[in-house]
Amino acid sequence: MSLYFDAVAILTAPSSGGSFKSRIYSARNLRASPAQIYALTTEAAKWDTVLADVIDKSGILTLERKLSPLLALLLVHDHLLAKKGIAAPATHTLRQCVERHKARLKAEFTKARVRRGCANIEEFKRAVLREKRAADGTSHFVYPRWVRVNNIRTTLEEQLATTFKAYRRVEKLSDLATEEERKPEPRLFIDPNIPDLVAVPFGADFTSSSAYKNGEIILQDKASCFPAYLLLGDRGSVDAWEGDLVDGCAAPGNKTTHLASLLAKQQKGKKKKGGQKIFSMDASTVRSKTLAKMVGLAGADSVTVLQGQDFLALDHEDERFANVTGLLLDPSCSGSGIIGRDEVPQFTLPVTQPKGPKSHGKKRKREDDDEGSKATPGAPQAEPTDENDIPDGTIDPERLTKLSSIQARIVEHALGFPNATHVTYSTCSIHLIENEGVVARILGTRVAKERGWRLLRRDEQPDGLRKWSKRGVREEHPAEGETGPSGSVDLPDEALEACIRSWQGDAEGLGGFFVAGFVRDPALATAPVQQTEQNGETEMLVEDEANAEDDDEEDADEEDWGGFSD
Ligand SMILES: C[S@@+](CC[C@H](N)C(=O)[O-])C[C@H]1O[C@@H](n2cnc3c(N)ncnc32)[C@H](O)[C@@H]1O
Repeated sequence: MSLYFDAVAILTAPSSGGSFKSRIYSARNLRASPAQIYALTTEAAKWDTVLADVIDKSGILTLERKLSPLLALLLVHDHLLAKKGIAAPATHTLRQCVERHKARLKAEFTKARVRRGCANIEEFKRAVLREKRAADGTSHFVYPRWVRVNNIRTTLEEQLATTFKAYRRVEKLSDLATEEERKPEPRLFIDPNIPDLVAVPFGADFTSSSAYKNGEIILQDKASCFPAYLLLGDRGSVDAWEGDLVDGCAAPGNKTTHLASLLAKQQKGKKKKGGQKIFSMDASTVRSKTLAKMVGLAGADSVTVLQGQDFLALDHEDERFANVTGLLLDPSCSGSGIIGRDEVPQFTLPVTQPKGPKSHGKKRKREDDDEGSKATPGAPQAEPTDENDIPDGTIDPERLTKLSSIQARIVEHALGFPNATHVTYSTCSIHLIENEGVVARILGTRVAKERGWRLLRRDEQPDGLRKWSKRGVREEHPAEGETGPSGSVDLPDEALEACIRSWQGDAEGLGGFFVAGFVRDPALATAPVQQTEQNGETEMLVEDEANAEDDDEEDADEEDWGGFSD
């Protein structure tokens, strides 16, 4: 019976950040298995409208004082739909509370199915799903499951012939629909923008496949693949990337492992391997453990994980970074672009109120699992949504301003590495102040001007991203009748064209995301520079090091601001 109490506790606990799955797996004090709780809550959520109706019509809440609406819904779900029924001894009081009414419940459930013209439970499930998507206005959205093929361990061709063997290729993302609607024929879409990325219907589950467990495939949203691809581009063995890389805000490790995969692909067929290193770090020691685990799983031997390392504390003069030419910065942000597919399921509950006090209410203390590791048994990789916090829906302008200051400071620090030539900055926020606003701020800094940093123009971007049409915006205003941040940036059209965006709720199947690339152009440098030979390429060294940053006089307590990473 602990399963149902645990499920109620998880569903009613205040948000502690992270995906729903990771919250269950990192919660302490649960007696049931996390996998069972996750399965029960997500399955019951698919049937909530029907079950609420069945419970109301059967009148059990007015007869059984021990049941709360949510507890009743979960129990009735298992009673009617789980193969083994309610997971409790036949003598358990709560099981009896439900089973006493089995004839009534069954009759109401059958009526609900027949009313929809469905011959069996599978048809019924699909009909309910369609109803729910129509009701919440998401029937025209396609949020697929994005799967990136890891070139260190395998190739796209290999995966198409094995993991995705049973899948039929479709030419349009909208032809995927959801796994529930498409059963038994799985479909697959090969992404035209990001190499080695495929989309499958969202319900598809790879967690028990050997490809997933061996790190051959990585579940990573498409937009999250933009930064590494923007940084390393379409190079091949002839013009492979030269120099080392830094991922400054790396946990749980999706972009780091993507960088490693792209490097590995470029090295294939190259006689003399480059031996480049990727320094990957995260200020959070707990999240760094997930990062290290993901790097190991992906077989990314080129990666050195610096656990608990604050990127801002890296010394530009440290010899380890002397050969760093590219940096990827994906700092903590408001997470306002996250679509929250894996957020706590919202249940439509029975409207009948139970009579009298409930006795099931074992109040559980919510664990403070803010920093809980997401790498738990049964969940070998991070979920795409673990990259950032699930936003709580509130937009605090002061928070956004603080975040954007730290984001700008992090990018500014990246521009100061002596041999850096390429930098990317990304967020999963939709707000101007964290995106184009940070870009405008960066371009105005002393280090950017002295070293000749400019935006990587659209025509210089890798093929797949050049084709991507969603670009930077100049203004942000809340929609009519809504509140939210507003503002504008003073950037020329070419700069906005250089910025890459994605938005929730359109036909692309992505969340809100932003990325911009910076490139160092010696012709634009305003400071006296020394020319030096590095890796056969001419590099610049600015005499005056970048510590004289514009933000020196910033509020000291911003140093401590940790953002919203989970
Ligand atoms: C959006 S998440 C990164 C997601 C990651 N890039 C990925 O693709 O899996 C932001 C991360 O930045 C880390 N972070 C924030 N400020 C940092 C800093 N100054 N130095 C290093 N890491 C930092 C947070 O701990 C958090 O894990």
